Amino acid sequence: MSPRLVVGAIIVDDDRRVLAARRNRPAELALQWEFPGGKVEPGESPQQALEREVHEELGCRIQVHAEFESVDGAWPINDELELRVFFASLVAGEPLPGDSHDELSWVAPVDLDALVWLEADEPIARLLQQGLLR
Ligand SMILES: Nc1nc2c([nH]c(=O)n2[C@H]2C[C@H](O)[C@@H](COP(=O)(O)OP(=O)(O)OP(=O)(O)O)O2)c(=O)[nH]1
Repeated sequence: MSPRLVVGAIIVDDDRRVLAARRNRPAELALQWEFPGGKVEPGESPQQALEREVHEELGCRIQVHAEFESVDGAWPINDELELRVFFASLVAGEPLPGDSHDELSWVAPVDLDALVWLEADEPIARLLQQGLLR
């Protein structure tokens, strides 16, 4: 079976800071940082799923822009899941942690590698840091 798709939003503000979200569950992923998002439901495009998940989890609205692709397109998570990430900008509301996160942080590019990211997100954060610092 092909892996289930998870989408994540790289929400960037006018100062090139990136919104990172710290998971509070499940226990093995708690306290690690991720790009807000979640699983794509049947019938949804990745972009629709991302807008829905960010609204459900953070209470704000985003506009989804270009995808940040790995050489293979998606970023592997495990045998069952793969991640696709998209740049995005806030269009309405202020992001606040909901049920899935205990903290949100606007992270300057220089500090991106200081966070403990979910494993699949580590290369993304590293490449973003290099790209956004340029
Ligand atoms: N949202 C998100 N999930 C990620 C990232 N990186 C990464 O490995 N994951 C993993 C963590 C989880 O195992 C899975 C996403 O699951 P989730 O719990 O956020 O999805 P969901 O909101 O749709 O939750 P559910 O329907 O399963 O309850 O993907 C990331 O940057 N963002």
